[in-house]
Amino acid sequence: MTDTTLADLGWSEAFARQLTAGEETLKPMRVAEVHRDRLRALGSTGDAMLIPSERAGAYAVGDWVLSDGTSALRRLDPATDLTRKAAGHTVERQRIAANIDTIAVVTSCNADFNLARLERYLALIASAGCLPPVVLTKADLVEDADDYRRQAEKLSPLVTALALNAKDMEDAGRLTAWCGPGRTLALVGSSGVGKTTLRNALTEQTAATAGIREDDAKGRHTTTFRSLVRTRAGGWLIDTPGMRELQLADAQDGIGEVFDDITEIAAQCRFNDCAHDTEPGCAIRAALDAGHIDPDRLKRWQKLMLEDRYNSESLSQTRSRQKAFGKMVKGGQARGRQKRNQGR
Ligand SMILES: Nc1nc2c(ncn2[C@@H]2O[C@H](COP(=O)(O)OP(=O)(O)OP(=O)(O)O)[C@@H](O)[C@H]2O)c(=O)[nH]1
Ligand SMILES: [Zn+2]
Repeated sequence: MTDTTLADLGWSEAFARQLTAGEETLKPMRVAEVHRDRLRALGSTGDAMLIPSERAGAYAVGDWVLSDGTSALRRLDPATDLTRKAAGHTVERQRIAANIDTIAVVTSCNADFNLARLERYLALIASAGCLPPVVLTKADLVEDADDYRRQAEKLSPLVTALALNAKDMEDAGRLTAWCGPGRTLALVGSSGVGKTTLRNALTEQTAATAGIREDDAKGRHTTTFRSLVRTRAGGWLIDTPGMRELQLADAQDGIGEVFDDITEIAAQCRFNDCAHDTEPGCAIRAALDAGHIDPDRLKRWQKLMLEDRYNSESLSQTRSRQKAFGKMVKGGQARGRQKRNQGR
């Protein structure tokens, strides 16, 4: 038994509204771990291992499901959804985590600080529908931490930036507003910037003791990680391995939000597909000449757009290739069936 209410777990009207007649008797539970054939889920009366009703890839840590105590009968639409382009030949986007309210980008005040990388994360977070604060760690190691903070806040009106020493519990506690009861926070950022240090400060479970080894179906050892962790503040921290390898794909909306000034100007170009190069009536070139756009920021925008287009296109190309392949395989199976039937 726990003293957790559904609201503490992050349940809200947006989920309650999805219930249809007859589903009121089912228990809403929040997915804490996704295994091949089981989901560990948290509810108001404790946690349970549930049998999924869809394939494992359909679920993400943070999802809400309706359960009869044994199975996850239905998965509810998430309020926010963090996905990435799947690796290898998989057609679909891979779900990383769901229903995160805030994804803090962690970067340090020294070597790791990079505006282009920050913008990339911001675009991705905005397109997932989450709040994107920036946490600047190692403020204790530099003299001008506030200068980094100002640079980060200048990137977008969406950004609140904090400079702090992650090793100082009280300082790290400044993140608690984002992970109090009912709130879910995630941390992204490069290796070594202080994510684990912050995780340990915000939760009672230290990452070192949280890792458990288990056998997967192939008998290979994989280290799984407790992915949905209760914070000291009474909320949740989502920390999945997938968060560490985020890529920018299909983040068009997010790029638009982070670079809204440039996107607005680009919308005034005479041609829809203006490359902002030598086209007549290019509003971007005009704004650049008039000094209304920072040329470095423009370059970063163009690079992100290119990268996003590349990622998104290759995704749709992969899709059509897979479709063609699927047809070929189906055709082959049908021909095989025909042959077998003929042989009977
Ligand atoms: N002085 C100082 N050291 C810090 C701060 N944040 C992290 N560190 C140190 O930086 C090192 C890396 O911190 P981690 O928390 O392991 O970084 P991480 O982001 O989790 O790195 P990965 O686990 O590789 O993703 C550790 O030695 C921390 O003690 C800070 O704000 N100030
Ligand atoms: Zn143009």
